[in-house]
Amino acid sequence: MQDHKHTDHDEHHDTNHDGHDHSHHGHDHSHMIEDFKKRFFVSLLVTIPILILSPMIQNFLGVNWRFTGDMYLLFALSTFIFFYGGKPFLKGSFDELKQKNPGMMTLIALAIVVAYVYSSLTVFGLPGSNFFWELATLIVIMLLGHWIEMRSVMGASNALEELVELMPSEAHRIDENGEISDVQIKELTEGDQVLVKPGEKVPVDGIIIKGQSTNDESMLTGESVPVEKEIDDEVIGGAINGEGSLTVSVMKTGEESYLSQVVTMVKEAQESKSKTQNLSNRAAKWLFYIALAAGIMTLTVWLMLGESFNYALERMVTVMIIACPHALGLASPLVVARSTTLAAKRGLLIRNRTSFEEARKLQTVVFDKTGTLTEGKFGITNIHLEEGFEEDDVLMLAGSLEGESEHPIAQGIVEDVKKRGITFERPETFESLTGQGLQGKVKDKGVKIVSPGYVDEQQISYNRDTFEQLSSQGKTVVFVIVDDKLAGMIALADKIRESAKQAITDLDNLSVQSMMLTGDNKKVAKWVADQLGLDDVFAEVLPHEKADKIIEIKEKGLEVAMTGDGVNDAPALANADLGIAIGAGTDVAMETADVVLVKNNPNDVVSILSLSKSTYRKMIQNLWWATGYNIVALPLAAGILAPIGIVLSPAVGAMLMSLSTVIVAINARFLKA
Ligand SMILES: Nc1ncnc2c1ncn2[C@@H]1O[C@H](COP(=O)(O)OP(=O)(O)OP(=O)(O)O)[C@@H](O)[C@H]1O
Ligand SMILES: [Cu+]
Repeated sequence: MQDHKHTDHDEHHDTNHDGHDHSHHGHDHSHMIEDFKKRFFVSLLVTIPILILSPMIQNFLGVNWRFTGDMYLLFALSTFIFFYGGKPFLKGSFDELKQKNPGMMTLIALAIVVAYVYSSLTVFGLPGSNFFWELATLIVIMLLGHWIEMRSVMGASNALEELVELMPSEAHRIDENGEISDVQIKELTEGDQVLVKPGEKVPVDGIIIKGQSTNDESMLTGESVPVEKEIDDEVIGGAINGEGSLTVSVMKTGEESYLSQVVTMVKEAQESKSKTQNLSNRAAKWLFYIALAAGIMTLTVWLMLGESFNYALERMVTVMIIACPHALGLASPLVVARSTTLAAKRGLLIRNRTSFEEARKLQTVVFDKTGTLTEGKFGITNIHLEEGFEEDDVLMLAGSLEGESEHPIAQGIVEDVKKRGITFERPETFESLTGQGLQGKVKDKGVKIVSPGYVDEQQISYNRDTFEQLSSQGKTVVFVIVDDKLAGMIALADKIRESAKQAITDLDNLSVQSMMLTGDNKKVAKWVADQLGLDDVFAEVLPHEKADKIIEIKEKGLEVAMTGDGVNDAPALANADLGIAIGAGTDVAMETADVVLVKNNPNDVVSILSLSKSTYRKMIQNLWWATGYNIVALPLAAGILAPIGIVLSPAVGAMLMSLSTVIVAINARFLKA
């Protein structure tokens, strides 16, 4: 576990600096921070004699402490600072150039190399005066800036580490003879039994086999109230156990555990670069060339205006330092890191950043009915039989056949028939009629359980009044056909999710339309739509037509999200601008979706929308902070206000650069869900 954590940390860190090529950040974060800190203090110490030795400073103080060979001592001390304090920047620039990707490190390196080489040459005979003291203060400030900046960056991005920290490392294993021993999580295997004491962190994903309690899963799913847990309920590793003691049978540990998968997903999402991010990366790259050009131009212009080479060079160095596209490179990655983790903690797993960021533009949200707007838990309410059929016989045949199906309707029928104490037969054959039902052979009888649509298609006659009456009450009706003769209809009721109503009201307030897409009958669909106040309904849609419907809506020029849970929703999820899978659904749905909702709560669609909006707002804000700073600071550094006496020294430039980065980091931290 410990090792695992360590690598997480590294990878995560690199991720945040994608495109920024902060090569000097490539190692362990806290180690780097320590390194900058040490280099800062040592350089600061060496800067003091440099200041004292500098003729310019002595001049300024009105003293004369010159002695023979003092310039050589100054040169020696400055050389030390240049190599020791400047090393992270020189090395960083070397890495950037090796990757043919010059950026901020190259700019800084260029600036200090120019300052150092020029000053050294003056010591050895070149006419002009050195500015070693400025080189030294520049390096000191730069080290300080990067040190502070790394700390704030870490603050903004370590939300993922917070998730990783939730991972438990030890468990109390109950051995076969009933003895309890404390073991590392990685020693556990599926089927092991562990004890979770009150107030402890649940160590693994598993099923409760003894005891009852409540679990606080808020850090994992965002569920704010503790969840009641009893025998046969599942627990999630990382949740906090309440007042009861639990015996849990281990299902998943390590990489396979829920928390581990969330962490992986968050990491992947943070790595997947969105358009906004690419934009700022490209801008940062351009800024390198702009800075270089501005630097050279500054030098030329001041020389042409008759200023000394000294003065002109100093201006050029300041320009290059200030133009360092530091803040710009961090502006959006920091927000991304923050929002992805924030989302994960509330049970919104973002798998595709680009779609997530585009979600702010959504105009329409399409919901699948069964399992999304409703709970997908059917119960039989009415059975209407045709002449000559016995209820128990029909239910036996229906239950036996449905035993082979995964459909929520099937599960409802099987469960209710079982409750009546009827025993099933294994069907001899079985075949599903996609989106219409299924057929097979049970006890030598040909049995079909099908939708009203199928019955109409086959022109089989049935009692329309009963059917209309049941379906207008929102009940889903299926028909049982035995040996090509209609045996009867079974009506099933599903519950509408309370949260669905809230979701649709909230979406309406945001001027987003809600629509429903279902394979179920039109009457049932209408009933559900009326209950929820939906804007539009598409019923009796066959699975392959679901995607077509989404495309149709898109063609009208609407930004559309699709929310669903089933295998048959997957193509629609893939085609929508934003595919949202409801967590308890199938793996296929989750894999095609852009966002997964862990809590099965349609209201989380609204959360996605608002988080997407606030994330985007933060990004734009940060980009403005970062570029705005450059727009103001560059001309200042070039010396545009020199005529009225305002000139920035390279060190002040370095301070401003760090300040803008710190602002951007702090701003990202203030992102709220
Ligand atoms: N296993 C099954 N048993 C009985 N009827 C079924 C079964 N599978 C499908 N059907 C019939 O086919 C219809 C369409 O099924 P489909 O799975 O496409 O959509 P759905 O689950 O009803 O709704 P939604 O699209 O909202 O999830 C059902 O309403 C039902 O009438
Ligand atoms: Cu920088």
